[in-house]
Amino acid sequence: MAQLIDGKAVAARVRAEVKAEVDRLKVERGLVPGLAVVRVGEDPASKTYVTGKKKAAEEVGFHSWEHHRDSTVSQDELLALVHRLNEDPAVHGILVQLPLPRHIDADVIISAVRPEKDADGFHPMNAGSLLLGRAATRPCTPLGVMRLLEEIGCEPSGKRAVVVGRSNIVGKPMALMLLQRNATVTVCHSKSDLPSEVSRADILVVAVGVRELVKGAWIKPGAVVIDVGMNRKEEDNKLVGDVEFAAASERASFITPVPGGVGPMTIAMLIRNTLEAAIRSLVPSSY
Ligand SMILES: NC(=O)C1=CN([C@@H]2O[C@H](COP(=O)(O)OP(=O)(O)OC[C@H]3O[C@@H](n4cnc5c(N)ncnc54)[C@H](OP(=O)(O)O)[C@@H]3O)[C@@H](O)[C@H]2O)C=CC1
Ligand SMILES: Nc1nc(=O)c2c([nH]1)NC[C@@H]1CN(c3ccc(C(=O)N[C@@H](CCC(=O)O)C(=O)O)cc3)C=[N+]21
Repeated sequence: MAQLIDGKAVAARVRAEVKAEVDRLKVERGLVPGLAVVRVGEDPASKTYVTGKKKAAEEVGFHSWEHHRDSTVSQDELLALVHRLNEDPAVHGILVQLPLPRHIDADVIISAVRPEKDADGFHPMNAGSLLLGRAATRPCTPLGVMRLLEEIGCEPSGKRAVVVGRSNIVGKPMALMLLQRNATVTVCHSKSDLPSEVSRADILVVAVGVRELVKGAWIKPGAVVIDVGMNRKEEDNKLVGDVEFAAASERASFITPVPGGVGPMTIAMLIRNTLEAAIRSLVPSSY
């Protein structure tokens, strides 16, 4: 029977570490980190996530602002908002909640955020730095997964890691971070032979968005299973992951639950990325 990885508890610890740093920065440097979140439209999931991010920011002592715009906002209006936040010295981290309405080019908006303030690590410059193995802001979800692996004493070096999903925000950066830690990495997508690839994974990270896509029977005995998926069941409105949890738990050594696994880590890492951006702002052109 697999051991549960308590992402909620680890995330609380990460936030406590950040809070201690924030208290120190306030006393020693008079600096309060600031996070600005931009939300467009009325997607209920986005609203919940943004509320969670704002609450976490306030709990660790950050200033936080939510800029909500109607779904009819123009791309130029949104760009103007991002530019204003770029120039605001009280704002150290900027996050534009995705997805954006279809008439807005998310790539244009993401690229407009100053890389130093890109709390998500989605800007092409930060993505490129990750590819090249240089220090930069890294995407929160894969960063949170790496921290969970560390917490359970899972050393990626020499292991076979399989990442299912190749999005720019989760799958691709996840694969790069595992590669950087010397795992042998396979990236799967909609054209992959999933059962055979998954069955070879010592470390399995699934980020697809299809409820219980990965069957328990595919899991290699003793594997570490990280389920990034967040799917809301229509029947009872409960969250389920991309992995068949009960059956996978029979074979895995460690497994993350949904909810209470990767989700809270994403928020904790966003908070940490913002703290780091605030610290960097004390040293001009340190980025
Ligand atoms: N817990 C958290 O903090 C977060 C959770 N999420 C959740 O993670 C999931 C993935 O999100 P995201 O990365 O943005 O998703 P995307 O929709 O951007 O990407 C999904 C990926 O899954 C692949 N895929 C789709 N269907 C299959 C299939 N049948 N077999 C194999 N691969 C498949 C796609 O392949 P192809 O490229 O070939 O189309 C694509 O690469 C979602 O449930 C999302 O809600 C996301 C961000 C944070
Ligand atoms: N610019 C941007 N940055 C993001 O980081 C980003 C985004 N856009 N768009 C959407 C995805 C999704 N995401 C989650 C964050 C927290 C939980 C989370 O806290 N989940 C809780 C459950 C929450 C609930 O009950 O609804 C858990 O898994 O325990 C989940 C998902 C961030 N994303």
